[in-house]
Amino acid sequence: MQVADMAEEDLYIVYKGVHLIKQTHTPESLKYYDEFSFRPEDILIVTYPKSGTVWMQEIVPLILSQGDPVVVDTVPNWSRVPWLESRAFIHNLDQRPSPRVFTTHFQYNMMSTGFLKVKPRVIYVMRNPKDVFTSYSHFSRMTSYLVSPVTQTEFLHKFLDGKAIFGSWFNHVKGWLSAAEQQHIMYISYEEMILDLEASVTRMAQFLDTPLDSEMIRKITDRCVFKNMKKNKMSNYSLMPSKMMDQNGSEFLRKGIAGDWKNHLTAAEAEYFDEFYRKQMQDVKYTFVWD
Ligand SMILES: Nc1ncnc2c1ncn2[C@@H]1O[C@H](COP(=O)(O)OS(=O)(=O)O)[C@@H](OP(=O)(O)O)[C@H]1O
Repeated sequence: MQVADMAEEDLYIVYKGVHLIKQTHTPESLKYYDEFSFRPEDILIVTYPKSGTVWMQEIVPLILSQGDPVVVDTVPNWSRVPWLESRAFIHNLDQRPSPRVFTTHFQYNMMSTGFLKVKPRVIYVMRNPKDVFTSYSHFSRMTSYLVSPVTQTEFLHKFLDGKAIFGSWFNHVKGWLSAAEQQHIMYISYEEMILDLEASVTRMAQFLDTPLDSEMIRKITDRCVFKNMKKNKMSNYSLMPSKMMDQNGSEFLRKGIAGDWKNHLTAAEAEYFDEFYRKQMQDVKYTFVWD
């Protein structure tokens, strides 16, 4: 059977109410995450998919290494900053020195009791959901482990209704925003990073208690701008077998801009999206850059 023909139930499982990829979120992986021993010095990058995860997997290690590029030039992003929910047990994480850096796409209400108790540092990255949707649509078509959208409208409903993998963008963002009081979280958006990457790196370095001089900040920023980062084979997924991720039609580091939804959604779809967004987010006090 061709992957394109595979049904959702062949590719996805439902875990704590959200769809996850069957191939990578095995029962063993999920148990490992649930029982994972966090350290207070750990750093967790949390994102809804397509919100800037890979970008952060480049920036945070460079901050911690004070701009030394060896780690980002030699270690693929998925092992440099592993996803805790996705076969992380292969990386011997308990052998890593602190501060360890991990990634997760999990919603706040999916986090383990160990996480809630230890309170490691979290950088939560948000992105305009219309751009998330746009990036996600392209990504779903290039990967063999995601259900390819049949039509854009069908995928739009799936996305808004929380049926895409990792669930509802709205629940994700609202859940993590609600954790501000209980956890040690820095909030940042993809759009802020696009607007002023140098200021964003500076803010992250301060949050991570890693003082960097302006020359180091400039060096890190320069490495992490889209056109430069795109060339790093340890970060652009060119090492991933093409039968899993086919980058011929659309690359993983695709456009790297804010507002590409304008080229993707029809006026009617954008209007429907905005109305849905208004209803879902009406009680949220946070000021988003895209608003
Ligand atoms: N350096 C840099 N600058 C600007 N934009 C960047 C950068 N690195 C990654 N990206 C863009 O982030 C989008 C991918 O998001 P994620 O890394 O979260 O994807 S994933 O969830 O890990 O699959 C995807 O967005 P789109 O281009 O809109 O598809 C990437 O291009």
